[in-house]
Amino acid sequence: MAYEKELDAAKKAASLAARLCQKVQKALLQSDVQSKSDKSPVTVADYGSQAVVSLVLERELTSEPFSLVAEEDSADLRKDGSEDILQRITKLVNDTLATEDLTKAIDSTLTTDDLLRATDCGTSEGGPNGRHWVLDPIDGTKGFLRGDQYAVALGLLEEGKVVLGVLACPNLPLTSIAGNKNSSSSEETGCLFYATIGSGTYMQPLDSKSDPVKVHVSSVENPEEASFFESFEGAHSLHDLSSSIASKLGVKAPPVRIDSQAKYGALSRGDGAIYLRFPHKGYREKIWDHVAGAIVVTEAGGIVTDAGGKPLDFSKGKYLDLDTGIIVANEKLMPLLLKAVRDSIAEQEKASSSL
Ligand SMILES: Nc1ncnc2c1ncn2[C@@H]1O[C@H](COP(=O)(O)O)[C@@H](OP(=O)(O)O)[C@H]1O
Ligand SMILES: [Mg+2]
Ligand SMILES: [Mg+2]
Ligand SMILES: [Mg+2]
Repeated sequence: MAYEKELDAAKKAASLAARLCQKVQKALLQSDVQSKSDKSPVTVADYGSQAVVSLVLERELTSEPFSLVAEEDSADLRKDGSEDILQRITKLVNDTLATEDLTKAIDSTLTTDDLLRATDCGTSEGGPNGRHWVLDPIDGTKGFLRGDQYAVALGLLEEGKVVLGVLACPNLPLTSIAGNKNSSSSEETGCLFYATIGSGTYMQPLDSKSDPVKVHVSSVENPEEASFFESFEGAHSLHDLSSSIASKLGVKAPPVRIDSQAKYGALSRGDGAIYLRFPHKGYREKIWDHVAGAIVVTEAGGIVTDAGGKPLDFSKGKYLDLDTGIIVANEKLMPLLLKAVRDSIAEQEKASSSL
């Protein structure tokens, strides 16, 4: 199979990073949370996860030139007053790597300088040429802080196209979340979704060696029977617009609101049939929020486009250049969805121009 070595490395990296996140989420302290310059939250686990993935990829794929486009960087960790937090992250990463006996291979225990260096491996800009790993070390940090859904999302771009994606979703139930969104019941949770180009999408439990199962998007053809996913956070997506689209389509079920690319994972196994994402005006989508999720859904038979029906173009660097919004559905529902999206956006524009 193509990309076998890369897939093994990516699964190992994302699973180990997820283990670090689980540990932090269990014992989350307010002092572990900082605010970035754009006011979004970042935790010791975001940094720790990024360092773990970067170190594991570097170790497992020694023969490859290594370029990583990742969400976090070390600027805030280098500021005066950050020494304690940097020590904590370094210990977390060392403890996590030690569980896999990777520390020996990674040249004994990491220092805080090693940690900073590993974090900054992720400063590549991506683009249309060559290979770039794309990482969101915790996607859905707000969900992570609430104790809800989040994902470690790792993808690989080759000449601007996504060829591999892994999503580790520690809080996602192994069985369908349909009608059971952030499930905090005793149900078993922790899913690892993965896909390589042309080979389908698979899911396996995050923390066990049980066999992977091949997954497929929902085959629902009648929108009345479809359910749709959207961001939990109203600040990330226009809930009013999705509600207007859903009612045009005749969707009966209420929206399923969950954080992170866990939505793409859940869609790839048919928990819901549609994903609607319409950021507020002026927001620019970053590639790490969609690379892994997009291939996980497309290899499971789904379609991911912008609101105008164009495929997402991951070759433009860190940002996605797109017409309003991102939508996902199966092949049968997509034409109806595109029409409902077009009509709802036109109505919204008409209403706002008449104000
Ligand atoms: N105003 C905004 N509009 C749309 N997306 C936003 C946003 N502010 C942050 N985001 C992105 O939304 C992601 C979470 O998506 P979701 O709403 O599906 O959980 C965040 O990822 P991080 O949590 O990795 O920062 C962040 O990149
Ligand atoms: Mg963030
Ligand atoms: Mg993200
Ligand atoms: Mg993130």
